[in-house]
Amino acid sequence: MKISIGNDHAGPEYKKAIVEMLKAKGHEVTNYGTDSADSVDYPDFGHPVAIDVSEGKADFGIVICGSGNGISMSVNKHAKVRAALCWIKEIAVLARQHNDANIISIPARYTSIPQAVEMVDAFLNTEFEGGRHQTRVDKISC
Ligand SMILES: O=C(CO)[C@H](O)[C@H](O)COP(=O)(O)O
Repeated sequence: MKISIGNDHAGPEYKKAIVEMLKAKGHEVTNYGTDSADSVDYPDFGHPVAIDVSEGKADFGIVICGSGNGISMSVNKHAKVRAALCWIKEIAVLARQHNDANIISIPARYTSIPQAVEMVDAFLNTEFEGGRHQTRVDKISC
């Protein structure tokens, strides 16, 4: 699959581990940075990911900041984006099964790297269940 990823200064080490896992599994990854710990503004690194997902240039997106909230708020402003803030594997699975989320947002300062990698793997390998959930997802946009 095509996956776009972006993060602020809280996330480079998390991203590195996630990208290694994704490439090992044969995914095509577009990295929008940042790749350093120098302070940056999370919207600058979230919006390019959201544009890729919104325009169908990426199948899924991954965004990372300290709490996961600011970058998730940023990407959720884009049409067709449904970003889910996830902190445990079970929430990542539900974000796909029930919410058809297409971007996972990771709180780097409140989860471990192995847990983040596990969440991304679960997210990408879980199908949307449709049915009653499709009806609800259709009502999200206003
Ligand atoms: O979590 C975040 C946004 O939701 C940011 O990573 C966080 O606000 C950055 O804080 P600081 O500039 O103090 O490193």
